[in-house]
Amino acid sequence: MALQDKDRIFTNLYGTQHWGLQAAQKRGNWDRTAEIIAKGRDWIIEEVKQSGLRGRGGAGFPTGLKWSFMPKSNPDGRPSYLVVNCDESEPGTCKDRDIIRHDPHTLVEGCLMAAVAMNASAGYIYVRGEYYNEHLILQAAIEEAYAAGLLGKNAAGTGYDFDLYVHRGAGAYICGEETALIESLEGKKGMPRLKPPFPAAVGLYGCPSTVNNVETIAVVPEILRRGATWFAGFGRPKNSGTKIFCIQGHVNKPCNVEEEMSIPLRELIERHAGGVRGGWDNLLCVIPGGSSTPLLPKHICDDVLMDFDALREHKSGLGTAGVIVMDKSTDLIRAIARLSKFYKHESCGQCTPCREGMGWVSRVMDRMVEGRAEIEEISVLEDVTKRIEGHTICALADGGVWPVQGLIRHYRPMMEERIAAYKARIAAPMAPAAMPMAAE
Ligand SMILES: NC(=O)c1ccc[n+]([C@@H]2O[C@H](COP(=O)([O-])OP(=O)(O)OC[C@H]3O[C@@H](n4cnc5c(N)ncnc54)[C@H](O)[C@@H]3O)[C@@H](O)[C@H]2O)c1
Ligand SMILES: Cc1cc2nc3c(=O)[nH]c(=O)nc-3n(C[C@H](O)[C@H](O)[C@H](O)COP(=O)(O)O)c2cc1C
Ligand code: SF4
Repeated sequence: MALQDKDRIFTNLYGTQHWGLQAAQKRGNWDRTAEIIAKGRDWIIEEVKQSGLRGRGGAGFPTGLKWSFMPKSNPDGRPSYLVVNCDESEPGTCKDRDIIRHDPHTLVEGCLMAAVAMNASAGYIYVRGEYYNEHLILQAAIEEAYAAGLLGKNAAGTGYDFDLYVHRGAGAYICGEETALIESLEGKKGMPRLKPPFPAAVGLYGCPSTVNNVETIAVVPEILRRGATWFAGFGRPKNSGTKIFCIQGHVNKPCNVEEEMSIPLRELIERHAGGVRGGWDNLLCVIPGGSSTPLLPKHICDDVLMDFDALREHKSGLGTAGVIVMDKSTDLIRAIARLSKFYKHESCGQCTPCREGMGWVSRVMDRMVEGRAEIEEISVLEDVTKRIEGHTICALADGGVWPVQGLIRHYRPMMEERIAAYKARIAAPMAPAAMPMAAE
């Protein structure tokens, strides 16, 4: 059964109503905020833990657990910070954009509640540079909240002081990685740090910090208002809640939609995106969780569920829930080669396996597109991706090689055929019409 309207958290995802404070309050935002916050930090963290909420930025780390790593007090004088990741740049993903564009108060209220839970005196929302219009709306929503006494001193009448700032990125994919984001916020080049230490120990300006995705924070007020059990009632155990899916590619009606976690992929596409162009049988494969996640061929898509654990069982992942649908007209090798180029381009260059490896992978993939390779090179390519995976400072390189691994895992025969066809073409005698004219 599809998620019912009464259970939607993002009731203005399509911008049918105004994003501003008055309209947001009519939709239920900022309702009983002080009463909820009065229940205290431990209650908030426990409730978020019980809800089963896992990070919506891609990695799916349990949110309540992450908040519990933050110090309860700051005896050494270091303040704690909340950092919200709105750098959203994963190809196939545009959900955070729509939250700040149409429903920014879900995020602003969530920031206050999260800040109380982690004892943060200030929050920074790092917005992807390309989201120019959206950052203006978010900034205006924050200003409205200040004017209404919902932020700043004694925010929302809670007795808690909390300031919230917007910071714009400058167009680098890597700045979405949480430690690169922190570096960039500090005014430095966006280059990832080694973890551990995790940000809760050493984060922004060396202070305890937690970085969370926009959607993760924006769902918190509704969880606290309606209760952990309500949220945990959607989806499968350990994969609970509602989730925004971004469905695009070869579908009849691309869209963003909030649905129940663990919905079957086929139902998601057919119910909300008008089905695959040319019908379900015209499906070739789907990238289920943004460009970093390995593709799934049609026979897996037939009945796979859209959640963290189900997709992991198939050696892929829910990631950002950016669902990229490809029908049989797709040159799949070319599509994956394009992704390799993207990751090569976005590498920050710190780690040799990523800097050099992704360049090598991208060049080999370009040859694979033409079939200008030896069949044995497919195994060499696979081997190199495995040597890159897990051997770098951050997960950009993993995300760069996983699509290639998925291609080889499921479509090796397609790559072999492409190579064989190329060899046949260059071995064939030239047709008379194509022969150079003999000198007269
Ligand atoms: N939203 C986007 O636009 C976008 C873009 C690229 C990649 N991604 C996603 O990013 C994901 C990878 O993110 P990552 O490298 O941050 O993953 P990660 O597993 O290193 O961390 C996930 C979160 O959990 C925390 N964490 C993990 N282990 C911890 C521990 N032992 N103690 C304390 N905190 C801990 C981290 O600090 C982080 O906040 C990929 O799965 C991909 O889907 C998203
Ligand atoms: C290369 C790279 C880019 C990332 N970009 C984003 C991003 O744009 N937005 C995001 O929320 N998380 C992004 N992440 C994941 C963050 O590092 C981090 O896991 C996330 O912000 C934590 O929030 P969550 O627990 O609420 O998901 C990225 C990770 C990597 C490796
Ligand atoms: S894996 Fe790539 S992007 Fe990440 S730190 Fe290393 S070089 Fe930079």
